[in-house]
Amino acid sequence: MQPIVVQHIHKSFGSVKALHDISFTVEEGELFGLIGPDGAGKSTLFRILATLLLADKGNAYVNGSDVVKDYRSVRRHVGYMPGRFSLYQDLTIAENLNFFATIFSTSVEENYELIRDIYEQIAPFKDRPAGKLSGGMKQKLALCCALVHKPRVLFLDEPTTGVDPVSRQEFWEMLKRLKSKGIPILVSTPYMDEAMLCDKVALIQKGEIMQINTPAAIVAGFGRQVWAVRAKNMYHLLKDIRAFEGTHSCFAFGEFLHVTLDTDESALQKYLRPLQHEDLVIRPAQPGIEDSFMQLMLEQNETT
Ligand SMILES: Nc1ncnc2c1ncn2[C@@H]1O[C@H](COP(=O)(O)OP(=O)(O)OP(=O)(O)O)[C@@H](O)[C@H]1O
Repeated sequence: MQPIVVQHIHKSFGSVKALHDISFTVEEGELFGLIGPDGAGKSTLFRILATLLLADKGNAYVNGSDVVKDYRSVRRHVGYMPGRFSLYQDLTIAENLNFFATIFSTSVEENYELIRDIYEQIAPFKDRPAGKLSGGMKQKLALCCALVHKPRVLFLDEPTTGVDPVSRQEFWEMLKRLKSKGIPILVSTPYMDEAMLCDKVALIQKGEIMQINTPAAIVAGFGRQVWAVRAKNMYHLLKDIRAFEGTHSCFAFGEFLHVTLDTDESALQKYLRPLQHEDLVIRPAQPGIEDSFMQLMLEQNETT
């Protein structure tokens, strides 16, 4: 049985099409990423899968149960960490955890094995109110709360947004360990580097899936040469390159611009020369998943 099956889901809020014809499946033990910027529709999809919102059209099954007809069964078997942490700020770590265990008619002791690795990191602060924890600790507590009833499927909506880089890295290590215990995980993130840590990803933008594949296959399918370009005044460089008629795409990527061309690189050199950019560097770069995302976005914008 495929633990998550999504078939042709549509959802609008008034004139806003939050989700348009979304379909994908998550396999047993898979870490599946929904990758997209703010407003792409990720949280709306989680709410539908977690039975908190009805789709306008389409079907979804979690652990074999229909999210509408069998919503009680779905709720029992899903661990859901919503975008904004759903912790009770005035309750301590221990009280939050006990509360979530109790509403699922279980106890922390009964399922301690599953959360032990994560809980031990926050246990020294167990009497501290959740509202007084750092972002990274809140995130660990929220994950423990989502796991405390031993769910069969885990939904994590932007679990690392607003969390420091070290905690982000630790969090993905924890996800890898949970995955190795056989729990399928659907996780969303706006961070492209995190996409590379998933088994499979759906790139989502404006409520539509632009591509689904393994991160490696998405990168390998990027069919253009990427040029990394830098100069002293990056703002003017960006403007100039975007104004060049041979430019296919140009966006900021760390301390460089990533540029793809409809012409060869020497034409870009020739165009830039009279513009006298100081410290100009143009060199070939390996495409990454961010390049694929930008490319797909460009194509989507051209067709809408
Ligand atoms: N209850 C609602 N009423 C009206 N519009 C909504 C509602 N919920 C979501 N939307 C709109 O639907 C679109 C998708 O929102 P959604 O929250 O699912 O995106 P997201 O990818 O999770 O991004 P974010 O991280 O910003 O929440 C957005 O345009 C949003 O404004």
